[in-house]
Amino acid sequence: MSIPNDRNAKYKRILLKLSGEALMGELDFGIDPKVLDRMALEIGQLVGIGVQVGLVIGGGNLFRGAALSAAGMDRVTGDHMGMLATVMNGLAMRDALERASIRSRVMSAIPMSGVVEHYDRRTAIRYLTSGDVVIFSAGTGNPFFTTDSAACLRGIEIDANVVIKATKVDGVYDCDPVKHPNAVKYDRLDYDAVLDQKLGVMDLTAICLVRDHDMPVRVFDMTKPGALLNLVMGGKEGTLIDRGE
Ligand SMILES: Nc1ncnc2c1ncn2[C@@H]1O[C@H](COP(=O)(O)OP(=O)(O)OP(=O)(O)O)[C@@H](O)[C@H]1O
Ligand SMILES: O=c1ccn([C@@H]2O[C@H](COP(=O)(O)O)[C@@H](O)[C@H]2O)c(=O)[nH]1
Repeated sequence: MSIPNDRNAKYKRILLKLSGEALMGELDFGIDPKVLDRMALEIGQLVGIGVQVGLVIGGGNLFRGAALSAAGMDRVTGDHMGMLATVMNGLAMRDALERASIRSRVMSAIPMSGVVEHYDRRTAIRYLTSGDVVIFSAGTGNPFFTTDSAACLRGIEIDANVVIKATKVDGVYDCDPVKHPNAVKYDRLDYDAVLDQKLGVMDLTAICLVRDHDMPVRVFDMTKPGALLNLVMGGKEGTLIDRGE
């Protein structure tokens, strides 16, 4: 059964990428249940108006391969730990969604029988079409990538209308706004400008992928209540990255 899409929603199907680090809230490590519950409710609002939601959650609140490698661990082992961290975040998000009565599925790029389903594109699209939120976990399944690349890859595969990156800053700036308080925010950028200026809000592999497949990306502040719904209704939250005019 397919669900009706609200006439006023700008997008029918989205790929939402949530920063793992932002899930920590005020904590130093792990998941703040309050952040998780708030995100679950905001996602539920989208499902309620008939928007199909695919989710990719980062793992930076638990493990990142590059940081583990800098501390002396083998990089590939560290990346495997990072990907497993995204499965843990996915399970926590499914739990929060289900507590809010929002149907959801976790699929993993790495087979994990008995815990989550193995990723299969056609099955994922069937779930989305029937209104289930699909959480794509374990990144791309390969080391040396990030969940930004996984989000763009899955967004392209499921034929999403847009990849939405929910993060701790309210858009893309000319330099990192956390380190440079005078950084200037862009409302809109084309792919090549992000690549040429090496703007660090998303890794460059991910930007190349969306550029090659003409997939628009919107970066917005996930700590701003109501911003996600506003954006999906066509509001101008954050920064739009696309092929330009
Ligand atoms: N030019 C820029 N514009 C905006 N943010 C930037 C820029 N350069 C670097 N950043 C930084 O990028 C960060 C966004 O990435 P985010 O924290 O979402 O990380 P991630 O690695 O994608 O997610 P995760 O926490 O899941 O690993 C911002 O917090 C910001 O400090
Ligand atoms: O395709 C992928 C995606 C992720 N990883 C590893 O997981 C961590 C966490 O992801 P973030 O995007 O940094 O939140 C990442 O640092 C990698 O170590 C991966 O190997 N492959």
